Amino acid sequence: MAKIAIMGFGTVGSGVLEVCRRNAASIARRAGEPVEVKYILDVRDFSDSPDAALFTKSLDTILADPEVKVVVETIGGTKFAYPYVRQCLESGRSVCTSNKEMVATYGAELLALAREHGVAFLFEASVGGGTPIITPMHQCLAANHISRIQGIVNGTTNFMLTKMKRENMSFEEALKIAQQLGYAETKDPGDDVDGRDACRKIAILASLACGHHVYPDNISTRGIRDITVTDVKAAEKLDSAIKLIAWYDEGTDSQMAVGVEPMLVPNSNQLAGVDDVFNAVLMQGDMLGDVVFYGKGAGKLPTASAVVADVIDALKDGVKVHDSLFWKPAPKREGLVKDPGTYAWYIRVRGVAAALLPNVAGPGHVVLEENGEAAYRIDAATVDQIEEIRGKIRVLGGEVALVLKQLAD
Ligand SMILES: NC(=O)C1=CN([C@@H]2O[C@H](COP(=O)(O)OP(=O)(O)OC[C@H]3O[C@@H](n4cnc5c(N)ncnc54)[C@H](OP(=O)(O)O)[C@@H]3O)[C@@H](O)[C@H]2O)C=CC1
Ligand SMILES: N[C@@H](CC=O)C(=O)O
Repeated sequence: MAKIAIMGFGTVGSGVLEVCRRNAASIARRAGEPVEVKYILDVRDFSDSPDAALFTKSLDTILADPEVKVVVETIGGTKFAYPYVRQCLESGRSVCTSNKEMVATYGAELLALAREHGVAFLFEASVGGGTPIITPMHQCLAANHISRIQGIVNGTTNFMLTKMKRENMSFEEALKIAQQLGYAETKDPGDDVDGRDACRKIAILASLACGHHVYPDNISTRGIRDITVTDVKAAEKLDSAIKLIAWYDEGTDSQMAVGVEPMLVPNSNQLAGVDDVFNAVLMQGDMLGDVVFYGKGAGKLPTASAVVADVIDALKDGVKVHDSLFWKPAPKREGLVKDPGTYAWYIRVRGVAAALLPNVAGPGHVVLEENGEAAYRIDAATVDQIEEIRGKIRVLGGEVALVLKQLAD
């Protein structure tokens, strides 16, 4: 019988207990032995719970018990989770976590610490929730060089954009439902809507792709707050959808580019059809070509299923898993990584007549004009040229309210 502990009994942690119990037989078959949750660490009071006997308020209880071989971390954030996880790894326990903030910030260090202590540090649920992405990436795609990643990696914002499009729902109402469904970050849903959660996830995937730590602080990140129903309507007129896209491009001469931003995604691109809480990540391998991972990106049981799969791997393979799941520490760069690409763009402008836009913004066409605003699609421009256009519109007394790159087909 393998004994495990859960730290943090919220949405995901409680899901881990439920998955372990509901699928006990198949988990035992795959792990090679039954898996039992022996302790649950949480700051909240669970004295009325039928599982009250499992709860502890002290990490020392877990660390003092030699029977506990694997610890699940589902507290979130870094303040407590990071020192707790370090202590668990240092004590010779494997750790399985859904905490992308911790992995994106301290991943290289914790991977090295796990190796040093001969244990596993696994984080499948940290990207894509229940959708398998990290394990296939480092195992099934191990023979590929991954040069490009594009994905929808935040379930909350994708759910919100879907509600805004299909039901004309307001931003606030859509966010409230995402919170009720357990999709949004509990500490700060701003992490979802302002793109920080997606930024952490692409930092993890980029680190795994390039083999050294990529820091969230160096990734240009923009969320969905500025998207209005006008933009959603304009996107439809352009046979496109607006999606929050996290992307990585290895570039040439080590000039890696990486970012998180809402983009105009043509309906011909498979990411345009990814709706609700679903995530999809497209990767380009040099041998395989394109591959897409698709599934539920958030929620109690989908996310817990990925954590429990890691528990099984930790019990079966231990530190051996880090032969392929690893990246090196790297110094933090100064400033944001630049995007040198040329794209088609969508801009929404206030206070300047649509008729003036071809002269100011270059070749393209007006998508719509209403309520003192004009939406315009620019055929081709770089990030620097967009900044010049922004300046010209300001000189005319107007303002660029939104810019979106168009994702290629
Ligand atoms: N929800 C989801 O769909 C997904 C979440 N994740 C990630 O999983 C992690 C957990 O998320 P989620 O379950 O939603 O979060 P919750 O807030 O629902 O759960 C966290 C639990 O940990 C408790 N806690 C806080 N501090 C401590 C502490 N010092 N010691 C012990 N327990 C503590 C919290 O109590 P209190 O409420 O009092 O603070 C709460 O019960 C996060 O990193 C999140 O980003 C990843 C994928 C999907
Ligand atoms: N808040 C996150 C939860 C999963 O990582 C999301 O919405 O994707």
